[in-house]
Amino acid sequence: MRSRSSVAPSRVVKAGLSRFAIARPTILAQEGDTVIVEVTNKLLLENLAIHWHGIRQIGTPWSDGTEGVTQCPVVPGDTFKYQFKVDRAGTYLYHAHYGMQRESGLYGSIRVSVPDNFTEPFAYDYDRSIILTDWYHKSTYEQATGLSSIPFVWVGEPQSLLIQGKGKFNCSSASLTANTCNTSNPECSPYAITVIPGKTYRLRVASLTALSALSFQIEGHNMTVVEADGHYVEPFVVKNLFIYSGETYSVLIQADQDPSRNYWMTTNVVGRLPNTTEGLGFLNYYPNHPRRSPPTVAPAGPIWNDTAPRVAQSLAIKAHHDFIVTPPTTSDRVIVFLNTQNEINGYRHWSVNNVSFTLPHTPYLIALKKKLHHQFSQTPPPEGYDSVNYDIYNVSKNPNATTSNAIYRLGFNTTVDIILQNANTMTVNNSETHPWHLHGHDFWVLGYGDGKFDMNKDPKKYNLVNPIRKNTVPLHPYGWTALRFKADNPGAWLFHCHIDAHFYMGMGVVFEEGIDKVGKLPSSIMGCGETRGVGRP
Ligand SMILES: O=C1O[C@H]([C@@H](O)CO)C(O)=C1O
Repeated sequence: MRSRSSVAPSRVVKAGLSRFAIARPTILAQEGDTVIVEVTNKLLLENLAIHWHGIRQIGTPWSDGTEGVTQCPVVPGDTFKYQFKVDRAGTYLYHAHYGMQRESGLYGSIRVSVPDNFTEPFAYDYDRSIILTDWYHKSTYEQATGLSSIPFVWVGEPQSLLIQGKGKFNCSSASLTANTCNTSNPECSPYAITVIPGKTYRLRVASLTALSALSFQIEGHNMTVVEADGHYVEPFVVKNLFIYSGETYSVLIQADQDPSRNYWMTTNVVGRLPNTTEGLGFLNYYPNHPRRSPPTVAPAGPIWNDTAPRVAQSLAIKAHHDFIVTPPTTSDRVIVFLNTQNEINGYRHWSVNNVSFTLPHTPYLIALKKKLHHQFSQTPPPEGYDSVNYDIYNVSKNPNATTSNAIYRLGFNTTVDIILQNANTMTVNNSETHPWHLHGHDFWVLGYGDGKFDMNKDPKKYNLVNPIRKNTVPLHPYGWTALRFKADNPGAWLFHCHIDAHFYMGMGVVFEEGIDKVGKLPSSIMGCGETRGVGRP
Protein backbone atom coordinates (compact mmCIF):
# COMPACT_ATOMS: atom_id res chain seq x y z
CA MET A 1 0.00 0.00 0.00
CA ARG A 2 1.09 3.51 -0.50
CA SER A 3 2.66 5.24 2.41
CA ARG A 4 1.55 8.54 3.82
CA SER A 5 3.74 11.52 4.24
CA SER A 6 4.08 12.37 7.90
CA VAL A 7 5.02 15.98 7.32
CA ALA A 8 2.22 18.28 6.34
CA PRO A 9 3.68 21.51 5.04
CA SER A 10 1.12 24.11 4.11
CA ARG A 11 1.05 25.91 0.81
CA VAL A 12 -0.90 29.04 0.20
CA VAL A 13 -2.18 29.76 -3.27
CA LYS A 14 -3.84 33.12 -3.66
CA ALA A 15 -6.40 33.40 -6.40
CA GLY A 16 -8.24 36.51 -7.54
CA LEU A 17 -11.09 35.72 -9.88
CA SER A 18 -12.09 38.06 -12.64
CA ARG A 19 -14.45 37.48 -15.48
CA PHE A 20 -12.84 36.64 -18.79
CA ALA A 21 -9.50 34.97 -18.21
CA ILE A 22 -9.71 31.28 -19.06
CA ALA A 23 -6.37 29.84 -18.01
CA ARG A 24 -6.29 29.41 -14.24
CA PRO A 25 -3.19 28.43 -12.32
CA THR A 26 -2.69 24.73 -11.70
CA ILE A 27 -2.50 23.98 -8.01
CA LEU A 28 0.53 21.79 -7.36
CA ALA A 29 0.64 19.99 -4.04
CA GLN A 30 2.00 16.83 -2.48
CA GLU A 31 0.02 14.12 -0.75
CA GLY A 32 -0.47 15.12 2.87
CA ASP A 33 -0.23 18.86 2.20
CA THR A 34 -2.73 21.29 3.58
CA VAL A 35 -3.81 23.61 0.80
CA ILE A 36 -5.07 27.06 1.59
CA VAL A 37 -6.69 29.08 -1.15
CA GLU A 38 -7.88 32.58 -0.49
CA VAL A 39 -10.47 33.39 -3.11
CA THR A 40 -11.34 37.02 -3.69
CA ASN A 41 -14.54 37.60 -5.58
CA LYS A 42 -13.63 40.40 -7.96
CA LEU A 43 -16.69 39.85 -10.11
CA LEU A 44 -18.81 42.96 -10.05
CA LEU A 45 -22.24 41.45 -9.90
CA GLU A 46 -21.88 37.73 -9.34
CA ASN A 47 -21.70 35.56 -6.28
CA LEU A 48 -19.41 32.57 -6.36
CA ALA A 49 -18.19 29.44 -4.63
CA ILE A 50 -15.30 27.19 -5.64
CA HIS A 51 -15.51 23.41 -5.44
CA TRP A 52 -12.38 21.24 -5.08
CA HIS A 53 -13.49 18.39 -7.26
CA GLY A 54 -12.27 14.97 -6.12
CA ILE A 55 -10.90 16.21 -2.80
CA ARG A 56 -12.94 14.45 -0.13
CA GLN A 57 -12.69 17.23 2.47
CA ILE A 58 -12.32 14.76 5.33
CA GLY A 59 -12.84 16.82 8.48
CA THR A 60 -13.44 20.03 6.49
CA PRO A 61 -16.93 19.63 4.95
CA TRP A 62 -17.34 23.44 5.01
CA SER A 63 -14.52 23.74 2.43
CA ASP A 64 -16.29 21.72 -0.27
CA GLY A 65 -17.34 24.94 -1.98
CA THR A 66 -20.86 23.87 -2.90
CA GLU A 67 -23.09 26.93 -2.69
CA GLY A 68 -26.38 26.08 -1.00
CA VAL A 69 -25.08 22.78 0.39
CA THR A 70 -21.91 23.58 2.34
CA GLN A 71 -21.74 27.36 2.31
CA CYS A 72 -23.41 30.65 1.52
CA PRO A 73 -22.15 32.32 -1.66
CA VAL A 74 -19.05 34.51 -1.59
CA VAL A 75 -20.48 37.92 -2.46
CA PRO A 76 -18.66 40.49 -4.66
CA GLY A 77 -15.76 42.07 -2.85
CA ASP A 78 -15.47 39.32 -0.23
CA THR A 79 -12.54 36.97 0.32
CA PHE A 80 -13.18 33.39 1.40
CA LYS A 81 -10.49 31.09 2.72
CA TYR A 82 -10.69 27.45 1.68
CA GLN A 83 -8.47 25.13 3.67
CA PHE A 84 -8.26 21.38 3.18
CA LYS A 85 -5.91 18.44 3.18
CA VAL A 86 -5.00 16.69 -0.06
CA ASP A 87 -4.73 13.24 1.42
CA ARG A 88 -4.27 11.26 -1.78
CA ALA A 89 -2.02 11.77 -4.81
CA GLY A 90 -3.78 12.13 -8.15
CA THR A 91 -5.44 14.40 -10.66
CA TYR A 92 -8.20 16.66 -9.43
CA LEU A 93 -9.95 19.85 -10.45
CA TYR A 94 -11.34 23.05 -9.09
CA HIS A 95 -14.25 24.95 -10.52
CA ALA A 96 -17.06 27.35 -9.74
CA HIS A 97 -20.08 25.78 -8.04
CA TYR A 98 -22.55 28.62 -8.12
CA GLY A 99 -25.42 28.31 -10.59
CA MET A 100 -23.97 27.51 -14.02
CA GLN A 101 -20.90 29.72 -13.46
CA ARG A 102 -18.42 26.91 -14.13
CA GLU A 103 -19.03 27.00 -17.86
CA SER A 104 -17.99 30.68 -18.07
CA GLY A 105 -14.43 29.47 -17.58
CA LEU A 106 -13.83 29.42 -13.84
CA TYR A 107 -11.84 26.20 -13.50
CA GLY A 108 -8.36 24.72 -13.18
CA SER A 109 -6.34 21.59 -12.33
CA ILE A 110 -5.10 20.27 -9.02
CA ARG A 111 -2.12 17.95 -9.31
CA VAL A 112 -1.24 16.12 -6.13
CA SER A 113 2.11 14.35 -6.32
CA VAL A 114 3.07 11.20 -4.42
CA PRO A 115 5.10 11.32 -1.21
CA ASP A 116 8.89 11.47 -1.62
CA ASN A 117 9.50 7.82 -0.81
CA PHE A 118 6.80 6.41 -3.07
CA THR A 119 7.14 4.90 -6.57
CA GLU A 120 4.14 4.95 -8.86
CA PRO A 121 3.23 1.76 -10.77
CA PHE A 122 4.35 3.30 -14.10
CA ALA A 123 7.20 5.47 -15.36
CA TYR A 124 7.28 8.60 -17.47
CA ASP A 125 9.62 11.45 -18.28
CA TYR A 126 7.28 14.45 -18.18
CA ASP A 127 3.92 15.33 -16.70
CA ARG A 128 1.38 17.53 -18.55
CA SER A 129 -2.25 18.51 -17.87
CA ILE A 130 -5.09 19.56 -20.14
CA ILE A 131 -8.72 20.34 -19.43
CA LEU A 132 -11.34 19.81 -22.13
CA THR A 133 -14.38 22.07 -22.13
CA ASP A 134 -17.15 23.24 -24.39
CA TRP A 135 -17.97 26.87 -24.99
CA TYR A 136 -21.19 28.80 -25.50
CA HIS A 137 -21.61 32.29 -26.87
CA LYS A 138 -24.72 32.92 -24.79
CA SER A 139 -24.09 33.91 -21.20
CA THR A 140 -25.08 31.54 -18.43
CA TYR A 141 -27.80 34.04 -17.45
CA GLU A 142 -29.40 33.86 -20.87
CA GLN A 143 -29.14 30.09 -20.79
CA ALA A 144 -30.59 29.83 -17.29
CA THR A 145 -33.46 32.13 -18.22
CA GLY A 146 -34.35 29.89 -21.15
CA LEU A 147 -34.18 26.76 -19.02
CA SER A 148 -36.58 28.20 -16.48
CA SER A 149 -39.04 29.70 -18.96
CA ILE A 150 -42.32 28.59 -20.49
CA PRO A 151 -41.84 27.65 -23.27
CA PHE A 152 -38.62 25.92 -22.33
CA VAL A 153 -35.55 27.08 -24.28
CA TRP A 154 -32.81 24.45 -24.36
CA VAL A 155 -29.15 25.62 -24.30
CA GLY A 156 -28.43 23.64 -27.45
CA GLU A 157 -25.06 22.34 -28.56
CA PRO A 158 -21.96 24.43 -27.71
CA GLN A 159 -20.35 26.74 -30.28
CA SER A 160 -16.83 25.34 -29.76
CA LEU A 161 -14.87 22.61 -28.02
CA LEU A 162 -11.80 23.84 -26.19
CA ILE A 163 -8.54 22.10 -25.37
CA GLN A 164 -6.94 23.86 -22.42
CA GLY A 165 -9.11 26.93 -23.04
CA LYS A 166 -8.40 27.20 -26.76
CA GLY A 167 -10.73 26.39 -29.59
CA LYS A 168 -11.98 27.58 -32.92
CA PHE A 169 -15.15 28.98 -34.34
CA ASN A 170 -16.11 29.49 -37.94
CA CYS A 171 -16.47 33.28 -38.01
CA SER A 172 -18.23 33.25 -41.36
CA SER A 173 -21.14 31.40 -39.79
CA ALA A 174 -22.02 34.26 -37.47
CA SER A 175 -22.63 37.96 -37.73
CA LEU A 176 -20.02 38.98 -35.23
CA THR A 177 -17.88 42.09 -35.13
CA ALA A 178 -14.23 41.78 -36.13
CA ASN A 179 -13.03 42.08 -32.56
CA THR A 180 -14.98 39.14 -31.28
CA CYS A 181 -14.08 36.81 -34.11
CA ASN A 182 -10.59 37.11 -35.47
CA THR A 183 -8.91 33.94 -36.68
CA SER A 184 -5.50 35.56 -37.06
CA ASN A 185 -5.51 36.44 -33.38
CA PRO A 186 -2.79 34.29 -31.71
CA GLU A 187 -5.36 33.49 -29.00
CA CYS A 188 -7.05 31.39 -31.65
CA SER A 189 -4.07 29.16 -32.42
CA PRO A 190 -4.61 25.62 -31.15
CA TYR A 191 -3.12 24.56 -27.86
CA ALA A 192 0.17 22.73 -28.36
CA ILE A 193 1.87 20.20 -26.12
CA THR A 194 5.55 20.09 -26.99
CA VAL A 195 7.23 16.70 -26.72
CA ILE A 196 10.82 15.56 -27.07
CA PRO A 197 11.14 12.63 -29.47
CA GLY A 198 11.70 9.35 -27.66
CA LYS A 199 10.29 10.49 -24.33
CA THR A 200 7.23 9.22 -22.45
CA TYR A 201 4.59 11.69 -21.28
CA ARG A 202 2.00 11.39 -18.60
CA LEU A 203 -0.91 13.41 -19.91
CA ARG A 204 -3.56 14.25 -17.33
CA VAL A 205 -6.76 14.72 -19.26
CA ALA A 206 -9.82 16.14 -17.52
CA SER A 207 -13.23 17.18 -18.78
CA LEU A 208 -15.27 20.04 -17.37
CA THR A 209 -17.71 20.39 -20.22
CA ALA A 210 -21.04 22.05 -19.59
CA LEU A 211 -22.82 19.44 -21.66
CA SER A 212 -20.73 17.36 -24.03
CA ALA A 213 -19.49 13.83 -23.61
CA LEU A 214 -16.21 13.71 -25.50
CA SER A 215 -13.80 11.46 -27.26
CA PHE A 216 -10.16 12.59 -27.16
CA GLN A 217 -7.45 11.25 -29.46
CA ILE A 218 -3.93 11.97 -30.65
CA GLU A 219 -3.21 11.17 -34.27
CA GLY A 220 -0.85 8.21 -34.63
CA HIS A 221 -0.40 7.69 -30.88
CA ASN A 222 -1.93 5.12 -28.57
CA MET A 223 -2.74 6.11 -25.02
CA THR A 224 -2.27 3.81 -22.04
CA VAL A 225 -4.79 4.62 -19.31
CA VAL A 226 -3.09 4.48 -15.89
CA GLU A 227 -5.13 6.66 -13.53
CA ALA A 228 -8.79 7.57 -13.16
CA ASP A 229 -10.14 10.15 -10.65
CA GLY A 230 -7.05 9.76 -8.43
CA HIS A 231 -6.85 5.95 -8.50
CA TYR A 232 -4.38 3.72 -10.33
CA VAL A 233 -5.92 1.73 -13.15
CA GLU A 234 -4.87 -1.70 -14.40
CA PRO A 235 -3.29 -0.31 -17.59
CA PHE A 236 -5.13 -0.64 -20.88
CA VAL A 237 -4.55 0.91 -24.29
CA VAL A 238 -6.99 3.11 -26.19
CA LYS A 239 -7.00 5.09 -29.42
CA ASN A 240 -9.99 7.15 -28.30
CA LEU A 241 -10.38 8.18 -24.71
CA PHE A 242 -14.05 8.68 -23.86
CA ILE A 243 -14.36 11.24 -21.12
CA TYR A 244 -17.38 12.72 -19.34
CA SER A 245 -17.69 16.02 -17.52
CA GLY A 246 -16.08 15.77 -14.09
CA GLU A 247 -13.77 12.85 -14.90
CA THR A 248 -9.98 12.91 -14.84
CA TYR A 249 -7.60 10.39 -16.42
CA SER A 250 -3.87 10.02 -16.74
CA VAL A 251 -2.69 8.43 -19.98
CA LEU A 252 0.86 7.62 -21.02
CA ILE A 253 1.94 8.52 -24.53
CA GLN A 254 5.20 7.71 -26.21
CA ALA A 255 6.69 10.33 -28.55
CA ASP A 256 7.82 7.58 -30.92
CA GLN A 257 6.48 8.76 -34.29
CA ASP A 258 8.19 10.55 -37.20
CA PRO A 259 9.73 13.56 -35.40
CA SER A 260 9.83 15.80 -38.49
CA ARG A 261 6.19 16.87 -38.11
CA ASN A 262 3.44 17.69 -35.62
CA TYR A 263 0.32 15.58 -34.91
CA TRP A 264 -3.31 16.44 -34.29
CA MET A 265 -4.92 16.20 -30.91
CA THR A 266 -8.67 16.21 -31.43
CA THR A 267 -11.77 16.05 -29.33
CA ASN A 268 -15.31 15.52 -30.56
CA VAL A 269 -18.81 15.16 -29.17
CA VAL A 270 -20.22 11.68 -28.59
CA GLY A 271 -23.55 10.61 -27.13
CA ARG A 272 -25.52 13.51 -28.65
CA LEU A 273 -26.03 14.44 -32.30
CA PRO A 274 -23.09 16.87 -32.62
CA ASN A 275 -23.48 20.36 -33.98
CA THR A 276 -20.03 21.52 -32.88
CA THR A 277 -16.87 21.16 -34.93
CA GLU A 278 -14.12 19.17 -33.28
CA GLY A 279 -11.66 20.80 -30.89
CA LEU A 280 -8.11 20.82 -32.22
CA GLY A 281 -4.68 20.91 -30.64
CA PHE A 282 -1.15 19.96 -31.70
CA LEU A 283 1.20 17.37 -30.34
CA ASN A 284 4.31 19.35 -31.22
CA TYR A 285 7.49 17.34 -31.76
CA TYR A 286 10.44 19.47 -30.73
CA PRO A 287 12.04 21.33 -32.56
CA ASN A 288 9.18 21.79 -35.06
CA HIS A 289 7.34 25.09 -34.71
CA PRO A 290 4.50 24.69 -32.19
CA ARG A 291 2.07 26.43 -34.54
CA ARG A 292 2.93 24.44 -37.63
CA SER A 293 -0.13 22.47 -38.73
CA PRO A 294 0.29 18.74 -39.22
CA PRO A 295 0.48 17.78 -42.92
CA THR A 296 -2.64 15.63 -42.63
CA VAL A 297 -6.35 16.32 -42.31
CA ALA A 298 -7.37 16.04 -38.66
CA PRO A 299 -8.65 12.48 -38.28
CA ALA A 300 -12.34 12.09 -37.50
CA GLY A 301 -13.23 10.80 -34.05
CA PRO A 302 -15.60 7.90 -33.42
CA ILE A 303 -19.19 8.12 -34.52
CA TRP A 304 -21.40 9.87 -31.95
CA ASN A 305 -24.19 7.32 -31.57
CA ASP A 306 -22.21 4.13 -31.13
CA THR A 307 -22.67 3.49 -27.41
CA ALA A 308 -21.00 0.05 -27.33
CA PRO A 309 -17.33 1.20 -27.30
CA ARG A 310 -18.16 3.73 -24.60
CA VAL A 311 -19.71 1.10 -22.36
CA ALA A 312 -16.75 -1.17 -23.17
CA GLN A 313 -14.33 1.49 -21.94
CA SER A 314 -16.34 1.98 -18.75
CA LEU A 315 -16.17 -1.77 -18.13
CA ALA A 316 -12.42 -1.88 -18.86
CA ILE A 317 -11.53 0.48 -16.01
CA LYS A 318 -10.39 -1.71 -13.09
CA ALA A 319 -8.22 -1.01 -10.08
CA HIS A 320 -4.49 -1.62 -10.61
CA HIS A 321 -3.60 -5.06 -9.19
CA ASP A 322 -1.22 -3.57 -6.60
CA PHE A 323 -3.76 -1.00 -5.41
CA ILE A 324 -6.95 -2.93 -4.94
CA VAL A 325 -9.12 -1.91 -2.04
CA THR A 326 -12.04 -4.29 -2.09
CA PRO A 327 -15.50 -2.99 -1.21
CA PRO A 328 -17.58 -4.41 1.62
CA THR A 329 -19.23 -7.56 0.23
CA THR A 330 -22.74 -6.46 1.22
CA SER A 331 -24.49 -3.16 1.69
CA ASP A 332 -26.81 -1.84 4.37
CA ARG A 333 -29.07 0.10 2.04
CA VAL A 334 -29.84 0.11 -1.68
CA ILE A 335 -31.23 3.28 -3.23
CA VAL A 336 -32.37 3.24 -6.84
CA PHE A 337 -32.32 6.56 -8.69
CA LEU A 338 -34.53 6.68 -11.78
CA ASN A 339 -33.33 9.55 -14.01
CA THR A 340 -36.14 11.23 -15.92
CA GLN A 341 -36.95 14.43 -17.69
CA ASN A 342 -40.42 15.74 -16.90
CA GLU A 343 -42.69 18.69 -16.77
CA ILE A 344 -43.83 20.17 -13.46
CA ASN A 345 -46.40 22.98 -13.63
CA GLY A 346 -45.42 23.51 -17.25
CA TYR A 347 -41.69 23.88 -16.48
CA ARG A 348 -39.12 21.42 -17.82
CA HIS A 349 -37.10 19.58 -15.16
CA TRP A 350 -34.82 16.63 -14.57
CA SER A 351 -35.80 14.41 -11.69
CA VAL A 352 -34.62 11.53 -9.59
CA ASN A 353 -37.48 9.18 -8.70
CA ASN A 354 -39.81 11.91 -9.92
CA VAL A 355 -38.41 14.48 -7.49
CA SER A 356 -36.63 17.47 -8.95
CA PHE A 357 -34.04 18.92 -6.58
CA THR A 358 -34.15 22.49 -5.34
CA LEU A 359 -31.76 24.24 -2.95
CA PRO A 360 -32.96 25.65 0.39
CA HIS A 361 -32.24 29.23 1.50
CA THR A 362 -29.98 28.12 4.32
CA PRO A 363 -27.22 25.72 3.16
CA TYR A 364 -27.79 22.15 4.41
CA LEU A 365 -24.57 21.89 6.37
CA ILE A 366 -25.55 24.91 8.45
CA ALA A 367 -29.25 23.99 8.74
CA LEU A 368 -28.38 20.45 9.86
CA LYS A 369 -25.70 21.40 12.33
CA LYS A 370 -27.78 24.17 13.86
CA LYS A 371 -30.90 21.98 13.78
CA LEU A 372 -32.82 24.47 11.64
CA HIS A 373 -34.92 21.61 10.32
CA HIS A 374 -37.75 23.85 9.15
CA GLN A 375 -35.32 25.11 6.50
CA PHE A 376 -35.92 22.13 4.24
CA SER A 377 -38.52 19.42 3.72
CA GLN A 378 -38.39 16.65 6.30
CA THR A 379 -40.34 14.20 4.13
CA PRO A 380 -37.75 11.57 3.14
CA PRO A 381 -37.28 11.40 -0.64
CA PRO A 382 -38.11 8.10 -2.41
CA GLU A 383 -35.72 5.12 -2.22
CA GLY A 384 -36.72 3.91 -5.66
CA TYR A 385 -39.43 3.89 -8.29
CA ASP A 386 -42.11 1.52 -9.52
CA SER A 387 -39.63 -0.68 -11.35
CA VAL A 388 -42.27 -3.26 -12.24
CA ASN A 389 -44.56 -0.95 -14.18
CA TYR A 390 -42.32 1.90 -15.33
CA ASP A 391 -41.42 1.69 -19.01
CA ILE A 392 -37.89 3.07 -19.39
CA TYR A 393 -38.05 2.84 -23.19
CA ASN A 394 -40.93 5.22 -23.78
CA VAL A 395 -41.77 8.82 -23.07
CA SER A 396 -43.55 8.98 -19.75
CA LYS A 397 -45.62 11.89 -18.57
CA ASN A 398 -44.58 11.26 -14.94
CA PRO A 399 -47.69 13.06 -13.69
CA ASN A 400 -46.68 12.83 -10.04
CA ALA A 401 -43.36 14.63 -10.42
CA THR A 402 -42.66 17.26 -7.76
CA THR A 403 -39.87 19.54 -6.66
CA SER A 404 -38.33 19.10 -3.21
CA ASN A 405 -35.30 20.05 -1.14
CA ALA A 406 -35.50 16.91 1.03
CA ILE A 407 -32.28 14.93 1.53
CA TYR A 408 -31.15 11.34 2.07
CA ARG A 409 -29.93 10.80 5.62
CA LEU A 410 -27.44 7.95 5.79
CA GLY A 411 -26.43 5.99 8.89
CA PHE A 412 -22.86 6.93 9.77
CA ASN A 413 -20.36 4.32 8.60
CA THR A 414 -23.02 2.32 6.78
CA THR A 415 -22.44 0.92 3.30
CA VAL A 416 -24.75 2.33 0.67
CA ASP A 417 -25.47 1.08 -2.84
CA ILE A 418 -26.72 3.48 -5.47
CA ILE A 419 -28.26 2.18 -8.66
CA LEU A 420 -28.51 4.87 -11.31
CA GLN A 421 -31.25 3.91 -13.73
CA ASN A 422 -31.57 5.66 -17.06
CA ALA A 423 -34.79 6.04 -19.06
CA ASN A 424 -36.30 7.72 -22.08
CA THR A 425 -36.39 11.52 -22.05
CA MET A 426 -39.45 13.50 -23.15
CA THR A 427 -38.29 13.00 -26.74
CA VAL A 428 -39.22 9.70 -28.38
CA ASN A 429 -36.39 7.18 -28.78
CA ASN A 430 -33.98 9.29 -26.79
CA SER A 431 -32.00 8.53 -23.66
CA GLU A 432 -28.97 10.65 -22.74
CA THR A 433 -25.62 10.06 -21.04
CA HIS A 434 -25.34 11.57 -17.55
CA PRO A 435 -22.06 11.91 -15.68
CA TRP A 436 -22.86 11.62 -11.95
CA HIS A 437 -20.44 13.18 -9.49
CA LEU A 438 -20.33 12.49 -5.74
CA HIS A 439 -18.88 15.05 -3.35
CA GLY A 440 -16.97 14.02 -0.22
CA HIS A 441 -16.36 10.37 -1.21
CA ASP A 442 -15.12 7.96 -3.78
CA PHE A 443 -17.40 5.09 -4.68
CA TRP A 444 -16.62 1.65 -6.02
CA VAL A 445 -18.02 1.13 -9.50
CA LEU A 446 -19.64 -2.30 -9.20
CA GLY A 447 -21.11 -2.60 -12.66
CA TYR A 448 -22.87 -1.25 -15.72
CA GLY A 449 -25.70 -2.85 -17.62
CA ASP A 450 -28.25 -2.39 -20.35
CA GLY A 451 -31.95 -1.85 -19.74
CA LYS A 452 -33.75 -2.07 -16.46
CA PHE A 453 -31.71 -3.08 -13.42
CA ASP A 454 -32.85 -6.44 -12.06
CA MET A 455 -32.50 -6.51 -8.28
CA ASN A 456 -32.51 -10.33 -8.24
CA LYS A 457 -30.02 -11.02 -10.99
CA ASP A 458 -27.74 -8.03 -11.57
CA PRO A 459 -26.07 -7.79 -8.13
CA LYS A 460 -24.72 -11.30 -8.74
CA LYS A 461 -22.68 -9.84 -11.60
CA TYR A 462 -21.07 -7.09 -9.53
CA ASN A 463 -17.32 -6.78 -9.65
CA LEU A 464 -16.30 -7.14 -6.00
CA VAL A 465 -12.77 -8.26 -6.93
CA ASN A 466 -11.05 -5.22 -8.42
CA PRO A 467 -13.58 -2.42 -8.94
CA ILE A 468 -12.17 1.02 -9.65
CA ARG A 469 -12.94 3.79 -7.20
CA LYS A 470 -14.07 7.05 -8.77
CA ASN A 471 -15.96 10.20 -7.95
CA THR A 472 -17.63 10.66 -11.36
CA VAL A 473 -19.20 7.96 -13.44
CA PRO A 474 -21.29 7.84 -16.61
CA LEU A 475 -24.84 6.55 -16.77
CA HIS A 476 -25.17 5.28 -20.31
CA PRO A 477 -28.35 5.63 -22.42
CA TYR A 478 -31.10 3.17 -21.40
CA GLY A 479 -28.66 1.57 -18.97
CA TRP A 480 -27.82 1.35 -15.29
CA THR A 481 -24.70 1.96 -13.23
CA ALA A 482 -24.20 0.42 -9.77
CA LEU A 483 -22.06 2.15 -7.11
CA ARG A 484 -21.13 1.38 -3.50
CA PHE A 485 -19.69 3.76 -0.92
CA LYS A 486 -19.17 4.03 2.81
CA ALA A 487 -21.00 6.89 4.49
CA ASP A 488 -17.95 7.65 6.61
CA ASN A 489 -17.36 11.36 6.03
CA PRO A 490 -19.39 13.59 8.36
CA GLY A 491 -21.11 16.34 6.40
CA ALA A 492 -23.70 17.15 3.73
CA TRP A 493 -22.71 16.06 0.26
CA LEU A 494 -24.11 16.72 -3.16
CA PHE A 495 -24.49 13.90 -5.72
CA HIS A 496 -25.49 15.28 -9.10
CA CYS A 497 -25.40 15.18 -12.86
CA HIS A 498 -22.31 17.15 -13.88
CA ILE A 499 -24.06 18.63 -16.91
CA ASP A 500 -24.56 22.24 -15.83
CA ALA A 501 -28.00 22.61 -17.34
CA HIS A 502 -29.22 19.29 -15.94
CA PHE A 503 -28.19 20.09 -12.39
CA TYR A 504 -29.75 23.53 -12.81
CA MET A 505 -32.95 21.75 -13.86
CA GLY A 506 -32.97 19.62 -10.68
CA MET A 507 -30.85 16.55 -11.40
CA GLY A 508 -29.24 15.93 -8.04
CA VAL A 509 -29.66 14.76 -4.47
CA VAL A 510 -27.97 15.50 -1.15
CA PHE A 511 -26.70 12.93 1.34
CA GLU A 512 -26.14 13.64 5.01
CA GLU A 513 -24.10 11.47 7.34
CA GLY A 514 -22.62 11.90 10.83
CA ILE A 515 -23.70 15.52 11.18
CA ASP A 516 -23.19 15.29 14.95
CA LYS A 517 -19.51 14.56 14.28
CA VAL A 518 -18.94 17.72 12.22
CA GLY A 519 -16.68 20.18 14.06
CA LYS A 520 -17.47 23.83 14.72
CA LEU A 521 -18.58 25.50 11.51
CA PRO A 522 -16.54 28.55 10.48
CA SER A 523 -18.67 31.69 10.47
CA SER A 524 -17.31 32.54 7.00
CA ILE A 525 -19.68 29.98 5.41
CA MET A 526 -22.71 31.82 6.83
CA GLY A 527 -24.45 35.06 5.92
CA CYS A 528 -27.45 33.86 3.92
CA GLY A 529 -30.88 32.36 4.66
CA GLU A 530 -31.44 32.05 8.38
CA THR A 531 -27.84 33.07 9.07
CA ARG A 532 -28.21 36.44 7.34
CA GLY A 533 -25.98 38.92 9.11
CA VAL A 534 -23.79 36.18 10.62
CA GLY A 535 -20.23 35.93 9.33
CA ARG A 536 -20.27 39.31 7.62
CA PRO A 537 -18.14 42.14 8.96
O1 LIG B 1 -32.50 18.75 -20.88
C1 LIG B 1 -32.50 18.68 -22.09
O2 LIG B 1 -33.44 19.25 -22.91
C2 LIG B 1 -33.07 18.95 -24.26
C3 LIG B 1 -34.16 18.23 -24.97
O3 LIG B 1 -34.48 17.06 -24.30
C4 LIG B 1 -35.40 19.07 -25.07
O4 LIG B 1 -35.21 20.14 -25.91
C5 LIG B 1 -31.88 18.12 -24.14
O5 LIG B 1 -31.26 17.62 -25.17
C6 LIG B 1 -31.54 17.98 -22.87
O6 LIG B 1 -30.50 17.31 -22.41
